[in-house]
Amino acid sequence: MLKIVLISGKRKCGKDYISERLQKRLANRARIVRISEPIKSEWARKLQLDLSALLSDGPYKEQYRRDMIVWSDEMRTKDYGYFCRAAMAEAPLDQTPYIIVSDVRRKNDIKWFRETYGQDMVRTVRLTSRPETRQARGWTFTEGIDDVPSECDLDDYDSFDFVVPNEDENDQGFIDQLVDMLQLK
Ligand SMILES: Nc1ncnc2c1ncn2[C@@H]1O[C@H](COP(=O)(O)OP(=O)(O)OP(=O)(O)O)[C@@H](O)[C@H]1O
Repeated sequence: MLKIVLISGKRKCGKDYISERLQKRLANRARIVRISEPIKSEWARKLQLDLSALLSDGPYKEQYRRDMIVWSDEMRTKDYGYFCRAAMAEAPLDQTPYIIVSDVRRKNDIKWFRETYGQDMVRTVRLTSRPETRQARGWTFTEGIDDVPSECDLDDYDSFDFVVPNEDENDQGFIDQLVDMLQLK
């Protein structure tokens, strides 16, 4: 049965890392979807920016990031599923049985997926890492990034299906356990 795994976690908790390892383990049965992709591509198109520059860490990124957040918040106020829907439009459900959404940031993202696909199809995973671990991976607290809704909205969410600590180098057994736990068989 088709399953959609929603991965969330604070910055540098390993959302991309775990999503990619899961995807690799599931090979052509899984696909990674990022809600941030349509946000960035639509914003770039709107401003006729160079998308690759926007996605990289170059000067464009900081310059336009704040404006992009304001615009995307406005879009979400009008339609909270707007970017989730756009991201999923790129992942035809008949092509892969498992979808891993690697950057879930808001309660409304989870709400949209649950409403759209039903409780049975959706699994939510919250990755956690200690601040020291995140720092060792390159995180430093940054005002305007770490204290805004895109980073904090899920801090008080208490209905994750699974809360998974991601502290250390994890071996293949860890990923196999995740696959079992999520029943991605
Ligand atoms: N269990 C782990 N073992 C080894 N390295 C890890 C582990 N988890 C994450 N990392 C490394 O930590 C760094 C941050 O991880 P990643 O980019 O996946 O975090 P993220 O939650 O997606 O961050 P952001 O929200 O900033 O995009 C990466 O270099 C990644 O390879």
